[in-house]
Amino acid sequence: MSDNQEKIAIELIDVHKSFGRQQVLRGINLQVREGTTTVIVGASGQGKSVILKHMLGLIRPDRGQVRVFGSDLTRIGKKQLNKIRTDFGVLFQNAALFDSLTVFDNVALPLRERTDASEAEIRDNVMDKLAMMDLEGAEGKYPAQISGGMRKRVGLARALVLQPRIVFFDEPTTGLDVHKSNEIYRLFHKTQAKLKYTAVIVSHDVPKIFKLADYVALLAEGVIQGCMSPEEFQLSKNPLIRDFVETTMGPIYSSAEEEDSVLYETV
Ligand SMILES: Nc1ncnc2c1ncn2[C@@H]1O[C@H](COP(=O)(O)OP(=O)(O)OP(=O)(O)O)[C@@H](O)[C@H]1O
Repeated sequence: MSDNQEKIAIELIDVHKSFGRQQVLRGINLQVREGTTTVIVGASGQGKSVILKHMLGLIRPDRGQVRVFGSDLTRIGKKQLNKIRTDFGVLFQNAALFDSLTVFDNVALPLRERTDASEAEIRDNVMDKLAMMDLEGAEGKYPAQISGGMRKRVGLARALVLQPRIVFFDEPTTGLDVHKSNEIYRLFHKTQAKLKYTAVIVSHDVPKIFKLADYVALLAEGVIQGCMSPEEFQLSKNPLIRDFVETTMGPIYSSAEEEDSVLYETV
């Protein structure tokens, strides 16, 4: 956790969103502190990805504010939104690589599209990110020629190439075996320590993801039921958080001593 944790990178205030008659978000209030890792958890279909899309400015709420570094994304023009987005990096479930581009060109794409960097600068930056992801030697390969784990690492390299202030991860380890997931988590940890970005992660990988989290937020019934440290989360008295913890981590016990032992065995 960094020492600038008091600054708020993202703030959602009373965000509502419906699709047709389906009310998905019913008044989301959430603060993401700069330099920290906030993990959003919750059952399937609750609206976690919809929250990420609001933070990215991809969809507008029906009501409420989405503030990023103080600017309300719901009230700014396209130009200003695009400028704010240059501070974002994104790693989605499928890594979303272009099959027709080499690993190098996939990672270089945001630099070519969004900056005036020279080819020499692009080369230095891309090779630096590939080295950080243990992908030296893979730059000339195409996505179809590398493994699923490597594709995710290329996606992470691309997400980091613009030196983003905030990186969004939507299920970053989906489809990977335990070994490859651990590798992604290790690289996440290493790059965040080095580049000091704010991370927002949507994940089902509980309790493992708690090891990386500064804050865990549960989305249930259209609202954030609580956003707190993983330790507090596991001991929360909120019935929906308790339910989530029991479902994903096994039963929790009533005495404080037993609760402590569950906490330290699982985290
Ligand atoms: N563009 C859209 N149009 C209509 N419905 C949508 C749209 N986007 C999301 N939804 C609906 O909103 C609900 C929440 O979807 P979302 O993908 O955010 O859930 P989630 O919590 O991320 O689920 P999972 O953990 O399974 O990925 C779902 O019922 C989904 O069908």
